[in-house]
Amino acid sequence: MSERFSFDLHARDGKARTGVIQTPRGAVRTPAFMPVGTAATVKAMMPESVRATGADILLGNTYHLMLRPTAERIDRLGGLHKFMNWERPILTDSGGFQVMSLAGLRKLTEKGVTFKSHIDGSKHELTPERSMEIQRLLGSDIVMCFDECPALPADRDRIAESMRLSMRWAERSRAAFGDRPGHALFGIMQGGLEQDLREESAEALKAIGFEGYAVGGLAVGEGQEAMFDCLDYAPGFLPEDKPRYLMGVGKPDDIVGAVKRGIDMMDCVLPSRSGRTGQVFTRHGVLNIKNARHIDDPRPLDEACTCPACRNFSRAYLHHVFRSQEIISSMLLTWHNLHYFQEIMAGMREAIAAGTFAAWEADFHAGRAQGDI
Ligand SMILES: Cc1ccc(CCc2c3nc[nH]c3cc3c(=O)[nH]c(N)nc23)cc1
Repeated sequence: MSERFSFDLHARDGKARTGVIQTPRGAVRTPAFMPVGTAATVKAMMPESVRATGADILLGNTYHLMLRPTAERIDRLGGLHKFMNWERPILTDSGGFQVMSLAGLRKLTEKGVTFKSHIDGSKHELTPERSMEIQRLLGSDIVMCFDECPALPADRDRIAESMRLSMRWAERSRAAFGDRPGHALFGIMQGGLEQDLREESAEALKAIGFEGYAVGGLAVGEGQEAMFDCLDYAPGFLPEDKPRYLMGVGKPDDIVGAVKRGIDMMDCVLPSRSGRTGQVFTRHGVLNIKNARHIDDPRPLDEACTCPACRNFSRAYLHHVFRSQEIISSMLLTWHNLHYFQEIMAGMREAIAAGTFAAWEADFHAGRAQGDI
């Protein structure tokens, strides 16, 4: 364990990179996929199971935890790591994104956002300063700047105005974060799909200086083509020697395309949320276990998968427990999906280190082209 936060780049293959983020709570191998543990739990998973899938770090959420059970209560109980029994690194989002997508009656000013809780209607305020305080109380290892992510589609002026507000909030976040060795503050690039605004945002963040940089404002409905067009230039505006985190991405092919374009870290609710709806990701493509065609199928989800769902259960069984709404259905399908997402990350790390990323990517896409799996 290191006492400090650092990022070591081990190899590159084209724009793709592989390395390690060292933190006092453990190392994070990049490219990294970060499971989402919004309310202090990765739904349907024990923490040791999340680790068993290969995860080095998981995500917590300022918005949800400030409302319930509150950051002050988690702090009194020893912090989020102890509270949720996950002693490895935790990254927390700053809360602004969830306020705009979840909270009621929101008011946005230069100071921050006031809103009503979607849980009990109580009034709350989030500012850069309050977000930094909440993330400090939670004890997260990687703290995100308080930003505003504009809903798309939005006109250029709105995007520019929003980005510039987020840059002023990034300044205030940095000032409020203070000097916290071993902890990192990441800036969040905004600017929508406008190349010049993305560059302006990156320049503003670099002038402030952060331990890592996120590409925000994507995975908000723009579609994969527009996202990749933006990722063809946006990561390159960020420092080479610092981690680059693409927020909220994504499906397996989004993840591969993002790593190919220079992204080091990603998060998405997809593997866990879709597991609860019966959607299963495999190397041969996607299937939904609720489909009647699985009712008598003795095969595992994926013959080549080593997760507990694939080692010990048939599709017929998984179909049965999903249809019966048994709790084990969410457990097994979530575990499988997270395991598969981590397998993609491990494959890419290895391929980048070996200089064979292009071949790995071709094999990844070929395997998924099959029909009914
Ligand atoms: C627990 C948790 C859930 C979700 C997130 C990421 C949430 C998220 C986005 N998700 C999709 N697109 C996103 C864009 C942004 C963004 O621009 N800024 C911030 N702060 N978060 C984003 C972080 C933590």
